[in-house]
Amino acid sequence: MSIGNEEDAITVSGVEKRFGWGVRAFKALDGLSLGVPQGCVYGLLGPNGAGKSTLLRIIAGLVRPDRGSVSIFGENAGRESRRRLGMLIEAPAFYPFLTAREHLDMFARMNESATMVEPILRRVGIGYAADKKVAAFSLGMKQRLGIGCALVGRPDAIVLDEPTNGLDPDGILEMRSLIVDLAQRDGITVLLSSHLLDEVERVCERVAILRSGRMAAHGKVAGLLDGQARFWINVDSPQTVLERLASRADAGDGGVYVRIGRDDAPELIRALVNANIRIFEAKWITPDLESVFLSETRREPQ
Ligand SMILES: Nc1ncnc2c1ncn2[C@@H]1O[C@H](COP(=O)(O)OP(=O)(O)OP(=O)(O)O)[C@@H](O)[C@H]1O
Repeated sequence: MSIGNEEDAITVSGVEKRFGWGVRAFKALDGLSLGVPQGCVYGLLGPNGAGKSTLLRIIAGLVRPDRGSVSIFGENAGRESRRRLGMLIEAPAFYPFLTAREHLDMFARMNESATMVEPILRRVGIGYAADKKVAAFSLGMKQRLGIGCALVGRPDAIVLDEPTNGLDPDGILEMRSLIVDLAQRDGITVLLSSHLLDEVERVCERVAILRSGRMAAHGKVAGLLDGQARFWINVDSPQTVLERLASRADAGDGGVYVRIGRDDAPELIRALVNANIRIFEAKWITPDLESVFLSETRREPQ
């Protein structure tokens, strides 16, 4: 399956990864393919153990896949192409007695980068704490510093594993605006994993839902939600409608849910009115990402 194209910042093609050997071998990723378009905020979702972190580690070059390939801005993933990636993969480990500025200076030296750290400190919103020791930082400040470290090499894309993990609601809000800003203001592509579905729904333009190392669903968030939208009608004689529409309709929530495409709704309403059925209410009910996630991750594997 090929999903990526030339416009992608990151393309993953048929990646497989097993852990362990023989009968105890376990496939964490099972032929996974996806493409992260440039400039997009792309969310990776999936239940525990679905393979999200393994995939991000493979993209970051921390784990080697058994099969398949990764490319970054059209180049095979390697030392050179990964220079265009910033990463916050594991919980960032900082030296408690170094300041934020000293950490960024150290990262810049390690990266052989001449990046000025001052703008980065301001960019991630910890300019006011630049000379504070990290020991005194809150988790949110550490996450911001972690993103600052990822920005040192002036990346075109960043990969963030659970960037809102452990943050309080204010910290989540701040992280959300930082991520959106990085994409919209700086044009940086963001690939992130998260367990917070409403967060992903707000921040990400596209998502991939993984299940047992495979792709369960992917696409634009709006499209995924719309694809599972259901048409609901409240009528005077639901039984007549259920009989008329047979396998296309189910009773629910005091009315009838009908499986039709958006374009077919006017025709359905016309047909029901012509059949002397009185319609009190008719509306499209769009699920939230949580409902899509649950239906895609609970479905029997094909
Ligand atoms: N180094 C490893 N050795 C053995 N098994 C591993 C290793 N890394 C991951 N796994 C297994 O691979 C599977 C996928 O793990 P992974 O951490 O990628 O999932 P995840 O989707 O990130 O889960 P979570 O949401 O819990 O972080 C899990 O069953 C995990 O136990």
